[in-house]
Amino acid sequence: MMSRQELKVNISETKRSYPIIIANNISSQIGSLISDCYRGNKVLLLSDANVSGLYGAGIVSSLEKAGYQVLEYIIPAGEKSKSYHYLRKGYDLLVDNNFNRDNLIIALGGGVVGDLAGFLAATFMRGIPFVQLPTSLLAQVDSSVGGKTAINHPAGKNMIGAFYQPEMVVIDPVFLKTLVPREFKTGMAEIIKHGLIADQGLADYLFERSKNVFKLEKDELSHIIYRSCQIKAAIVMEDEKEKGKRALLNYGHTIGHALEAVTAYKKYNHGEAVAIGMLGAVRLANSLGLLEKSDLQFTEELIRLYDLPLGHQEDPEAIFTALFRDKKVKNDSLRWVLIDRIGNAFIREGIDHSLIKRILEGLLC
Ligand SMILES: NC(=O)c1ccc[n+]([C@@H]2O[C@H](COP(=O)([O-])OP(=O)(O)OC[C@H]3O[C@@H](n4cnc5c(N)ncnc54)[C@H](O)[C@@H]3O)[C@@H](O)[C@H]2O)c1
Ligand SMILES: O=C(O)C(=O)C[C@@H](O)[C@H](O)[C@H](O)COP(=O)(O)O
Ligand SMILES: [Zn+2]
Repeated sequence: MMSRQELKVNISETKRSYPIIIANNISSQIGSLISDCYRGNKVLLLSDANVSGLYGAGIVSSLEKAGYQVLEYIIPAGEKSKSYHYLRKGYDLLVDNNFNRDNLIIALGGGVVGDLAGFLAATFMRGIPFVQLPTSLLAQVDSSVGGKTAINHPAGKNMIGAFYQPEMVVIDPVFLKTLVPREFKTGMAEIIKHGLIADQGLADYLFERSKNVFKLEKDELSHIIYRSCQIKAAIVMEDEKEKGKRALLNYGHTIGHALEAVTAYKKYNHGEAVAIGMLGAVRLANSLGLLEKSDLQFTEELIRLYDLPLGHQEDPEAIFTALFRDKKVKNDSLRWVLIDRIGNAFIREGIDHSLIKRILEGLLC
């Protein structure tokens, strides 16, 4: 990893901007870093049991050295914790400890912790500040940036949430050394998504360098984290609230979220479901005559190279029904994010339902 890199996310609607800081070992300075954006004395450190066991003490120590009083909120690891139950427990903790709008929440963890902490921050007293300190690859390249915060509903992913931007995103790639391979690969799915929708150069780079990426080579890791944050930040700056272009970041998520919901968030992790969804989307585009076979094959090979799943074992009818809970649905009509070449995405609606069902059946394996 090169020395410190920094990006700015400018949100024009609210005239706010926040930094994304990327550097090895930067998390050890979290206490002094947050003093740039936070004048209060108390911090709620929200984390999950795995991450807290590995990194909680170090982060608490950095915060305490900088003079902050730290209250820890540790949730069980896994998607099931992105729920009303753990949100409610968070509110109770904040109330019992007299937190108010002058206080700060820090999300130390993967996307589950970040989405839950962000929604807690967005809704407690109509909004208190929060900082993202992402520890999974997925969170470092996607979920910590852009301010989508949410909990799940049994019927659908992220059904209850808010757009609420953090004060700062602090990315320390050193955290990734302890990530298990399955969770590393899930993050790769969102990076692949960024290449497919916006940057052929990134997609080619991933194709050529998969071996180095898996070995956590510093240069490769640095490049794909920085480029992913840059691609995502640029889209969010244009369209914070998903009135248009931001929907492209949802590539692969129409089928992906449906798969997660029909399996009660237990079987596929988010990136795996998105990988299957991206396969469905390229096959759909190819069947509609919008995408060359060579680009379809390139995408399949890329997903295979990163050892992501190439199909599902669920009931296609159940997935089809769940598709209609997608947030992109308008007037009961599904809106698909498709690509017509590697690096260029667009929205298409009015696709024949029988073709969609055939695609879902074709993904059975
Ligand atoms: N808000 C957004 O824009 C956005 C974008 C993409 C995904 N998401 C959401 O993010 C969630 C998925 O995030 P995720 O893949 O990070 O899942 P996660 O938060 O469940 O983390 C995955 C696993 O890795 C562990 N972990 C995290 N960091 C670790 C580390 N450094 N070392 C060892 N273990 C570590 C966690 O404890 C967990 O078991 C989903 O709920 C998805 O919907 C949100
Ligand atoms: O930031 C976005 O916009 C995205 O769509 C990024 C996705 O990777 C992410 O999974 C997001 O949480 C999905 O949002 P949703 O609005 O479909 O729930
Ligand atoms: Zn996603």
